[in-house]
Amino acid sequence: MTSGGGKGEKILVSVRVRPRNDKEKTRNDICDWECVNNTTIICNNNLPERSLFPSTYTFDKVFGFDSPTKQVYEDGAKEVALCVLEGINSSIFAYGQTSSGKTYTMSGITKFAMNDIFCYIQKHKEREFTLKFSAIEIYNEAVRDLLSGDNNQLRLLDDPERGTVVEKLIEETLRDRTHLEELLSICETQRKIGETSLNETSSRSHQILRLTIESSRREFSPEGSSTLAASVCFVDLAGSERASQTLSAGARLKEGCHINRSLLTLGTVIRKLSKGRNGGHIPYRDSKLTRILQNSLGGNARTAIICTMSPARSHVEQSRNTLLFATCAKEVTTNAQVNLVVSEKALVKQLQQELARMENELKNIGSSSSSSAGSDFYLLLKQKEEVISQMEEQMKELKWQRDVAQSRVETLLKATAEERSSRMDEHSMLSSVDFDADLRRRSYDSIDIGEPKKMNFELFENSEEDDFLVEDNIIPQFSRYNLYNGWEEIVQKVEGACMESEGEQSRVEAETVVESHDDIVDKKAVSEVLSPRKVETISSPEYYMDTEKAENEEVEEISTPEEDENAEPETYELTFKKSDFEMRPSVEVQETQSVKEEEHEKKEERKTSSSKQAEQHSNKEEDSQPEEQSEETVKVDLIPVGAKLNEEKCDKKLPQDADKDYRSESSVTDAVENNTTYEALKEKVKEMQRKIEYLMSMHTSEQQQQLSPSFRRDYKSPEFFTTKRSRSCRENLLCVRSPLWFDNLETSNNLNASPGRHMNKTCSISFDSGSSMGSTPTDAESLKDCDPETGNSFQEFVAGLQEMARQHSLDSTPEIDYGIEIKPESPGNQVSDPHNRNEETTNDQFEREQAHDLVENAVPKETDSTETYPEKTQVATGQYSSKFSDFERQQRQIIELWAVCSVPLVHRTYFFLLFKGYKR
Ligand SMILES: Nc1ncnc2c1ncn2[C@@H]1O[C@H](COP(=O)(O)OP(=O)(O)OP(=O)(O)O)[C@@H](O)[C@H]1O
Repeated sequence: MTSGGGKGEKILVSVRVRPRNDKEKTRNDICDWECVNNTTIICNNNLPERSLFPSTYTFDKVFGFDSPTKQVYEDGAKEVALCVLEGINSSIFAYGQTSSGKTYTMSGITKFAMNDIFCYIQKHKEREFTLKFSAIEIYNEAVRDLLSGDNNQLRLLDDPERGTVVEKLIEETLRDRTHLEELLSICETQRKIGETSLNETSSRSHQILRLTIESSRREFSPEGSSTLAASVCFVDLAGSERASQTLSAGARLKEGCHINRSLLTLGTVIRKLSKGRNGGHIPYRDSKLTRILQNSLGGNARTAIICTMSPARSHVEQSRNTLLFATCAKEVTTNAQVNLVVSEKALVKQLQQELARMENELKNIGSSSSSSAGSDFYLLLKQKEEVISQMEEQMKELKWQRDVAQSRVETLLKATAEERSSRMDEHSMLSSVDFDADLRRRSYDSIDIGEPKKMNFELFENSEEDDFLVEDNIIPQFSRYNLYNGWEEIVQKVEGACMESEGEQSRVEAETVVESHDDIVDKKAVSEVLSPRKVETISSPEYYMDTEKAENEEVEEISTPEEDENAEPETYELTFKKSDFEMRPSVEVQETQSVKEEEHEKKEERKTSSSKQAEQHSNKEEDSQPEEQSEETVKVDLIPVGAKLNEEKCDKKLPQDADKDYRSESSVTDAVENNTTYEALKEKVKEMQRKIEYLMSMHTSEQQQQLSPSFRRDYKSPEFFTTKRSRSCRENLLCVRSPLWFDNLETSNNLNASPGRHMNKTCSISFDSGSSMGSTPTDAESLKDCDPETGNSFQEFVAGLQEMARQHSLDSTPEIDYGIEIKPESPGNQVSDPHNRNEETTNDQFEREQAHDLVENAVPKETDSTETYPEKTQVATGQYSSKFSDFERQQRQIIELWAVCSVPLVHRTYFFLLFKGYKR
């Protein structure tokens, strides 16, 4: 086998010109050839017949007459010959005519090569060399083994790897140099034996000495042991002279033909090989010589041709032909390769190693590809699993949120239902709700109170409460012209069912509340808070201005002065304070559980029902005295929660009110005598007073911060009607009242001296009656003195309120604060004679009479009041076109506020009692 890529290499062609032998010298055969240098040889024959031939020849090496064989070997054969040691086939040819010195040169080169090879082997002990020598002779196209010692012709065999081989050729393994010399000697002898018989001086056969060298490393090499196997052939060709020149015939001719055949074929092959691919078919098989030397001629071998020639002119033609052959030969390119012979054991090892390497590569490829693909798949799977996990978490979260939301919705629905149910119960117990509904449905279509109010009531009309109340057979529907009677009818109906179980229980609760209050309230603090100094500061105009500025101008009035000018004559301005609706200073505030509040409110409702029943009796008397109802306009806000009304105060009433107070007192007294429920009402009033006292103390600090400016502002805001309607009005009545009440107490001392003070005060009249009665209760202790149980009778309390209202009306105060501010801006408060009223009075007449009373009491009596209050002059001189009295309007508006603020039943009842009481 060959390894390594060999490149094309020209046949090394050398020319050796032997010296003239003795014979040639004897014949004086002129030497025409001259070796001008070691590569060029020229012919000095100037004969005209030689003129067509070139005279100068250049070859790889040109050896002259005196060139020793050693030099010829060294320069023209050694390199090629020693290639065999490297595993490259090589061939050394000697070509020339007979007696030109071929054998002489070739025998010398072979010896030198063999010598060098042996020297090399000796130098390279690490390698093991195997030298096999064989020698054949080709005579007349017959191959003969020179080492066999016989004349048997050998056949040529075609081997796929080795090419043409000589069958049964003896390859003698050289033991040493001597052995080689013996063999060479044998070969020479055998060749001479044959040639002697033919030509003593000339060889007629081709001799091929083959030395095959196999070399391998002696030590183990991981690369694997390899054997270099190459052959070096030393070919001594027969003389190339032409047969004609031999002058032979018969057997000689035949010999010559066979010699020439091999030589002619060799020439043809060389010529063709010199032409390269253009040379066409190479006729190796045309002669045994060319078949045996096929690899050496243009194949896997390095070749060196040494052309020998005689310098004698007599051989000039033969010398020229030799040079022509040499010229062609130097054009032939061979492709020599290293012949690596691998032993079976080494080959097995090498194959095993190669197999293992390839298996590893396959495993690596598979593992790498599978690992990369597997890793990608694993990562993708992991990512998807993470996404799925996240989605599952999100689903859980969403489900949880959904459940929570559903739970909240259910809770809200349940709470709403409970609240609605409680309200329904409350409204069913309190006919004032229906009163409101009736008022909204029938009264407001004729009363222009501004857009916000309309919207508010539209909302009420669509509420389910109204539907429920309408369907409730217990609650009768009232006429807007006789609200009083409707109220009292309800009281009568409800009171019958609730009156019996209400009395003692409510009384006990009230006492409990008072006791608790005594333990908690810091009386000193309450007294300090309620001092006149602080009240004056708070209620001053500067305070209102500052506060309103600080509140970012959130004030929205229901009816502005400009609007009032174009509004209906009976338009009133209602002013509330937001904080009053936000607070709920009742006893029930301490009870955190809504259930307790509901129970308490229900109790109060039952109480109210009983109160209504009691009022129904008194109302009958009021109907007989309608002229006093006009003064209820002032009474609205004068609910004397905690007010101290005693006989001493009553004695200090103004003279013009004395008569009315007396009549009222007597009327109440008659009611007590004629109706057993009057005592129950008294108890309720007492209970309310106690509660109010307690709440006043509890919420003193808050009251300081929540005074009438914000109250007025918030209530004037349209949004308030839609957002704050559910708040209890108790806080309006209780928490606000206290400080302003003391403020009024303070201002009441100068009531008559400063008639125009209300221009600068918005909360002026509510409890003026307290001061007008002579006493100025400025602390909680004084409030306790107002207990009708210990000091004043209820008749006296009501009489005090009447006196307060009377005083207020005389003072012509245009504003009523404490939750309701009434400005009788109607220009036509024309009055009718109040003394013409009686029980058979029609509604219109009743209203006119009420209006008359109101105007009569409201219009200042003093002559300079017109200048002070120009709007009141307008009231006194204007046209009173409305068929409703101011009192009823005020009453309606208060009732409106009940609905808007969800005023508890107890306070509504309280208002109602005050209306009635004032009438009395
Ligand atoms: N270069 C040389 N120097 C001295 N003598 C030489 C040289 N060449 C050849 N001879 C002599 O020439 C004679 C013939 O030489 P040689 O036998 O080698 O010729 P040849 O070409 O081999 O002929 P053949 O073809 O018939 O065998 C020999 O006696 C040899 O000694």
